[in-house]
Amino acid sequence: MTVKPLTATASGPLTGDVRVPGDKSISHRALMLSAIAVGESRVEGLLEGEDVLCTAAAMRALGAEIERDDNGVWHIWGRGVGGLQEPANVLDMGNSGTAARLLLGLLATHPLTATMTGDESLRGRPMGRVTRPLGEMGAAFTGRSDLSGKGRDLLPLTIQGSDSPIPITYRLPVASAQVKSAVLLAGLNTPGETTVIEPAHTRDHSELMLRHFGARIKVEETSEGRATTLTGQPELTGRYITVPADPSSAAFPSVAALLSPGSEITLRAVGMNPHRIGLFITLREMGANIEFTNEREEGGEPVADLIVRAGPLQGIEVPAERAPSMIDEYPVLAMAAACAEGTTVMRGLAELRVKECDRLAATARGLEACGVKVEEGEDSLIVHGVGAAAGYRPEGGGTVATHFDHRIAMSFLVLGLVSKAPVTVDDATAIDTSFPDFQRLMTGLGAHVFARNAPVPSGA
Ligand SMILES: O=C(O)C1=C[C@@H](OP(=O)(O)O)[C@@H](O)[C@H](O)C1
Ligand SMILES: C=C(OP(=O)(O)O)C(=O)O
Repeated sequence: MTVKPLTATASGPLTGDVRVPGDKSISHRALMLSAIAVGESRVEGLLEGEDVLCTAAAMRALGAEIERDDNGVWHIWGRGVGGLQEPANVLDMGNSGTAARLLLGLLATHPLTATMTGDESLRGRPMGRVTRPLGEMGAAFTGRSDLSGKGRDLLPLTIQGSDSPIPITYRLPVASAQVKSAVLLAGLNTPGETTVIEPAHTRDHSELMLRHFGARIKVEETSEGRATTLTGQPELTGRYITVPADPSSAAFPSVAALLSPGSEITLRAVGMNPHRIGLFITLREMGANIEFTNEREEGGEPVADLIVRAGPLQGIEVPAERAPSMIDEYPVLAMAAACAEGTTVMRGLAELRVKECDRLAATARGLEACGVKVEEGEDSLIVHGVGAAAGYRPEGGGTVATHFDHRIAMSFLVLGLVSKAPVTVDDATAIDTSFPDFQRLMTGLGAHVFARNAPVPSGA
């Protein structure tokens, strides 16, 4: 396997007006729901990153017809609820936890057998969190056990979907939109009502899009948390979907601009779903100048144009209950915290340990390699910002291990843009899973991000 080291060095002010790629969560769901709707769906702004392309390939293997036209619009002809075909080969979900878990949900209530695998990172991620509730609905699973021999919930995993699915009421033991979505998607081909109760609110893209396709979804606040109930066996009809720009991708140029003196950038049509924007709220609490302008709705999701201007940040304590709304943004928040004045305390981060890599450990080790003082707890991270005394610029100079994790790679490249010495990430190939244009877009804004053996940009 070829690795691609990338280096970022101190840049001047970042300026420009750009649109980051489409939302990854919404893109997966758009393909999956279109594949079980009747008739044609059209999707504009789909993220063409590796994770989503894996979902497209899997839905094709399950019988949906999918084409991309020359204008970049995706056309999907679906098979109706319950109409997916048994795949002729193993489904490879690449690096994508969302693709794997949501698809297991869909397959759980189709009477077919399928085997799913993924890359080394995905093969290490827990699937028991979805196979348990899906098993209660009637599906059977045989997965690989971990080295301890406990559980059999790792990929590669074979699923035998149920031919007489049972509706359930499921209380989420972890705050996870993937688990919630897997159960709701399984509920689609199940007679009766399937309910998921979540103590903490997670992203609701599945619910919004299911409604958009014609499913009946009821949401109630109960003493146990938010209860979402889906009425099974609806007819879903092909729809038109516009995918907003991904707030999780917008996070990287935003933090880079905040930390690079003199910067002002505009990011267009960024998804503003309230369950996704915890990072922007937190950065504003740290003193960031981020304006939400031109707020509007596109394809059932709120969007806004963001104007981000550089300025010093102050360390804060981030409320633990905010974690679900910014779960993928802690690594890049930690980069902002490293430059801030004072200490930033982040708690409630246990889920970071089961992402593409152990993001809590990877962030802490990377910051240490760049001369930043951190304290890593079981589910917490405390970052001591270098602040005004160091000109808000950490030492840098480290080579950071990314463990094939796109968010770790992009976060440390952002840090390199504002550090005293360049920061290198050992392998940036994973960036293509969620933000294929990252290097080009950042360079266009004025950032110095380059392959290690390439000439250093002038002025770097
Ligand atoms: O539902 C989704 O699209 C996602 C949910 C989150 O995962 P969890 O459900 O595991 O928290 C998030 O980390 C992931 O990037 C995308
Ligand atoms: C955790 C992520 O994705 P997934 O779980 O889909 O692999 C992510 O994109 O940061």
